[in-house]
Amino acid sequence: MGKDKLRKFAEVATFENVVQLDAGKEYKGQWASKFFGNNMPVVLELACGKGEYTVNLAKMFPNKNFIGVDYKGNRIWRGAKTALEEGIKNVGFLRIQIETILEHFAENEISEIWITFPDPQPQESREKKRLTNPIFLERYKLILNQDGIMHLKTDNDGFYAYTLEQIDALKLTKFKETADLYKSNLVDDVLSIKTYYERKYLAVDKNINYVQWTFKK
Ligand SMILES: C[S@@+](CC[C@H](N)C(=O)[O-])C[C@H]1O[C@@H](n2cnc3c(N)ncnc32)[C@H](O)[C@@H]1O
Repeated sequence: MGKDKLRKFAEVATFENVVQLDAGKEYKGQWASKFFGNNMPVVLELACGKGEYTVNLAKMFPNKNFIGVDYKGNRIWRGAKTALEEGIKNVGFLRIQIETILEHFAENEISEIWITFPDPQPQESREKKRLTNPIFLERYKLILNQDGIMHLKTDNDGFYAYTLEQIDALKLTKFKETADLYKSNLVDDVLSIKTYYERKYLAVDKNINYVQWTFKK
């Protein structure tokens, strides 16, 4: 690991807005009250990387709590540091494997989940790693509350098609969908937030896919 990565890994461990691995389990069912010290809704950004959605949504919606989830501490470092420097209190980061999400969040604890530019894992043998496979969807359904909403933003057309197949197979309700967000009429301040990876794809004119759905029948 490079020096800079090591430094960020060490520093992130000292940040009060970052919780790592098993330490996150003590907040299960109590993220709002115990971690944030309030009773506001909790929104997750999965595969958050540097946490652009987490930080920017937190600024836009001070009446909600936002938790960025990723296992790469050096990436989380960026968003966590910005939140600390700017004094944004409704931001937290959880460094875990998303596979363990049910160990960290209780049933109905979450109001919205964003998945931002997840690794597409195109090989068939890697389907189990895709963050919208049926097993992950079942977990998200459990932790989302009754009116819970899912959002996916991805550059990867194959991953997008795969996700739509899963949504359709489960007969879930889609609220919004577009294979070319910035040419659609869906763009607003929230959907215009751009992540680190998104900027790279936009720089080479890649279309951005977006779908919003619910598990509520
Ligand atoms: C392509 S990056 C996208 C990062 C960020 N959302 C963006 O758009 O800039 C995918 C991220 O997902 C994280 N990731 C992938 N699989 C994961 C898993 N199972 N658990 C936790 N994080 C995961 C990686 O560490 C990486 O930061």
